[in-house]
Amino acid sequence: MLQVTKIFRFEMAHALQGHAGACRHVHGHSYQLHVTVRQEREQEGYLPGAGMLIDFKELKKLVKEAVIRRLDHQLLLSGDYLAANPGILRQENLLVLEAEPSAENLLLFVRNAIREKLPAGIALAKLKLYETADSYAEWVL
Ligand SMILES: Nc1nc2c(c(=O)[nH]1)N=C([C@H](O)[C@H](O)COP(=O)(O)OP(=O)(O)OP(=O)(O)O)CN2
Ligand SMILES: [Zn+2]
Repeated sequence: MLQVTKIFRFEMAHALQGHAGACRHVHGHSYQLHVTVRQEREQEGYLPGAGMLIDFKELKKLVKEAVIRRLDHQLLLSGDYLAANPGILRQENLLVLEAEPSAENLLLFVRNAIREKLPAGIALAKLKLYETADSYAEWVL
């Protein structure tokens, strides 16, 4: 199956309520997100027109609007975290998630946000979210 991937970077802070270690405190990551899309239906011949599944530029615009602009330089926390630490509600760049903002849950947020925006005939195939250089979560169709 034909697939194309675009890589994005963004900076975000988070804290994991209930984590036994240091990750329960607010801290930041330089995230790297790999977005892979594929044809909804496999085709035998070459691609028509400019020969693109989706223009990398279009994929970039779509993901930037759906995800990167919403997360970059934000502080992402759960409702549970805020209930336990109400003082942080004054943060200007606060974004609230209905679950703990682990790499896994963040990836589910990203999956839903991108799916809503994909053009007809294109499906999300794979997402990889690096929290650090050697830790990543992956979602595969
Ligand atoms: N399954 C998950 N485990 C952890 C997550 C997560 O999102 N999913 N998140 C964290 C922390 O937020 C943070 O990312 C720390 O991750 P870690 O790989 O442990 O980071 P370090 O590079 O500091 O770890 P080393 O011990 O230096 O390898 C924790 N776990
Ligand atoms: Zn973290």
